[in-house]
Amino acid sequence: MKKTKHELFHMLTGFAKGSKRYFAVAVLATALSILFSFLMPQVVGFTVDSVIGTKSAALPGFLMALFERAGGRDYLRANFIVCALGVVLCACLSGIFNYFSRMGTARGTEGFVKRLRDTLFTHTQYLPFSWHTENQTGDIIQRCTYDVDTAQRFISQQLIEVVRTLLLVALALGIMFSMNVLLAVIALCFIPLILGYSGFFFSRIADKFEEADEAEGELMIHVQENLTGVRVVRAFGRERYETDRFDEKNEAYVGKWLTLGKILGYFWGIGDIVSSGELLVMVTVGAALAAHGTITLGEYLVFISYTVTMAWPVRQLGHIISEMSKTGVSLRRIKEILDAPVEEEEPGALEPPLDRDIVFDHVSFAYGAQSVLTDLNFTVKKGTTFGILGTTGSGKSTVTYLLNRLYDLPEGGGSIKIGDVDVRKIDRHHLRRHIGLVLQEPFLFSKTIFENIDIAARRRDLSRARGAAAIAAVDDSILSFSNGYDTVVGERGVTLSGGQKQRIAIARTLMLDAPIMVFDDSMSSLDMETDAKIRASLRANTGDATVLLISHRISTLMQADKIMVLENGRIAELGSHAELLEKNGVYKRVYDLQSGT
Ligand SMILES: Nc1ncnc2c1ncn2[C@@H]1O[C@H](COP(=O)(O)OP(=O)(O)OP(=O)(O)O)[C@@H](O)[C@H]1O
Repeated sequence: MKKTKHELFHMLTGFAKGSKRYFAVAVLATALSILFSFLMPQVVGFTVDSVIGTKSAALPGFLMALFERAGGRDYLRANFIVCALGVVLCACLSGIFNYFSRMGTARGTEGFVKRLRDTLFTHTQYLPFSWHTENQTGDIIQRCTYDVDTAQRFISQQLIEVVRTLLLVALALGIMFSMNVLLAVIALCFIPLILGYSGFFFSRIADKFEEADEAEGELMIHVQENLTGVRVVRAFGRERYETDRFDEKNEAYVGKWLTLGKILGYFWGIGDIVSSGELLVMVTVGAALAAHGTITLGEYLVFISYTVTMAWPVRQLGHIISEMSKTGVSLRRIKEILDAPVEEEEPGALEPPLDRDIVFDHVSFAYGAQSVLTDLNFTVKKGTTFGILGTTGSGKSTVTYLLNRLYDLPEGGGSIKIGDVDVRKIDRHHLRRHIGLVLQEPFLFSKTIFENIDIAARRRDLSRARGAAAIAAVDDSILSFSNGYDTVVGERGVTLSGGQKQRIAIARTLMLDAPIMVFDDSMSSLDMETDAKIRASLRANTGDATVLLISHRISTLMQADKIMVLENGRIAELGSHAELLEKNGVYKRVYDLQSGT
């Protein structure tokens, strides 16, 4: 959905609100810094006209009194250092206020960015699972990092630079008009010319910047893929091929920047000529006016100084304005995340006990237009083990997603009840806290093994963690690492095998002591013997829990109280291992295939 500029501005000011006072300090300090920097040429002008020259001094009241008391022109003529010190004092004050301006901006921006990042991260934590599957992780990360950085740059550099330039131009022109209208008008005429030239130029080459960014992105993706897929690269001896491809992309990237460099060279070159044109006119007209005595020599110097001071910021302003379109894109991408609706708890959501029968009643479900489950009817008796067997893509995982409300059943899609309560009426957190789920692809965080096991239950109890790990047949493996349970998992820690990861994930779920436990193909990486060992200890230790066991392997499921065979989202067969063998259908065929009979 397109976001209007007003909405984006509203979002920006919303996050900036908490930093108002810092930004106010920044603006005030910027104005004072400019003011003192503009006083420097005035001091020089005064020195030329009223100290070296003979023009009578025209100073503000208190300075005039100071000037008289110090001995007037004669004193300053004998002590030119005082005039020089005046210039230095203005420069110092300008520098000090510049420091406060930068500090205010930095503080304000950091607060703004922190609030933005916190809100974005928290928001993504509460977005529905479906949102995460529909959006690419890389894209979400880019929005939360690169786009946030762009917003940060906008506030910390561009916005303050715009304010600074506007203040600077307004003050310079104000002073110039009070001194000589003709010269002020000439300076004023050049501003839209320089600004327009710069803005037009940068908006025309925006796509070149985008191409260079894309080329850089491709280079990064290539590097990232090669680093994460280093095993495949080595195993298939693709080093040479990958190096050549990298070289091609690198060359393309360098080529884009060379083209950009050339175009930018033209821009700065022509920009210099336009700026010198302004200076040429100002110097000529100013000199003529000074020669005719319309302005003094000091005033002439002041005009030239202000013209030079204004030239660079005005040129930059054109660049900044064209850059702002990039910021608009980033803000829009951030807002799209923030506008995505989070999983809201319905008022009056229930928190019933979940150690009850689970009933799937005419359940049908589709992902968009793709129908996945059709008219599923089955009951899982409390405290029993229920096996689900099915080919890849038959909808086994979807059954578990619906049970713990990662996806909600639509109206007319039947119902899932736990002890007579529709899961859609149960508080999501309550439901997920009491359904221990071990996913097909276990994910471990870059933390210690103990923290990974304890992450869901948060019992802070090593002996409980060891007990769970023992049931999952991984305690011995963990102790064999030099740091035992304190071993860090992941890129900077130990590399675990697929089976070790699965067993640690099982231990993590066991720590929950949940009344319902779901093992979604979570023993697929284990050898038959370890699989059997874990199932036996699970049977002995899961007490009254209701267990849903999903697998492609009949040996994993055969001891379940009931087994459901799914085929293309429909129930093909349902019964105990013995009953299903008796039926001599799909289950029996798979059994024969897997047992090699
Ligand atoms: N989030 C999703 N969005 C769209 N389609 C999906 C989504 N998740 C799964 N599917 C599709 O739904 C079908 C069933 O997927 P599901 O993961 O439930 O099957 P499965 O039986 O668990 O398969 P496997 O044994 O390979 O894990 C598949 O065709 C899959 O492509």
